[in-house]
Amino acid sequence: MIHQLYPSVVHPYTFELNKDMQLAAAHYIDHKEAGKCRQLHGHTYVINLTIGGDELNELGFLVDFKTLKQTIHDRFDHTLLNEDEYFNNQPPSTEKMAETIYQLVENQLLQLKNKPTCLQVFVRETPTSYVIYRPKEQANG
Ligand SMILES: Nc1nc2c(c(=O)[nH]1)N=C([C@H](O)[C@H](O)COP(=O)(O)OP(=O)(O)OP(=O)(O)O)CN2
Ligand SMILES: [Zn+2]
Repeated sequence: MIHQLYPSVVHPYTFELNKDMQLAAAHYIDHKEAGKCRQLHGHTYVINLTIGGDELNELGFLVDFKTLKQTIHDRFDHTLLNEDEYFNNQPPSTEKMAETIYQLVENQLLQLKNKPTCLQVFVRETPTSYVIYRPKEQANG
């Protein structure tokens, strides 16, 4: 089980939800400067999503934990990341993985009436390497 503390996000929301998940995936970085990462290899990715919002839905959820897992885990677990359409034109680096996960989750959340939003995506690729993606604050109106 994952029981890790993650860097916290400062935000104005009443509710903050965190979802941990783990997935196994393979990738390679197709660039002459990528060294050993040019070779096909695999990782157990450890991912944490931080979601904020002020309104709950009729179930009392900000967003169903299961929906978040399905959106990310079902898409990438036991896959070759390079074959995913998101990585047709960009390398499946930890940074790009974190940004892609943000986009997938935020697109999902935009469909919800209670309007939660993704505040942070944490992606650990190896025991010694991780990336955090936080969206820039949107300018008001
Ligand atoms: N900024 C980034 N640097 C590297 C990435 C990346 O996604 N973003 N990826 C890799 C490789 O894919 C590799 O899987 C991970 O590299 P690294 O952390 O160096 O792996 P090690 O297990 O060898 O780390 P040690 O701390 O030296 O044991 C490379 N760089
Ligand atoms: Zn790698």
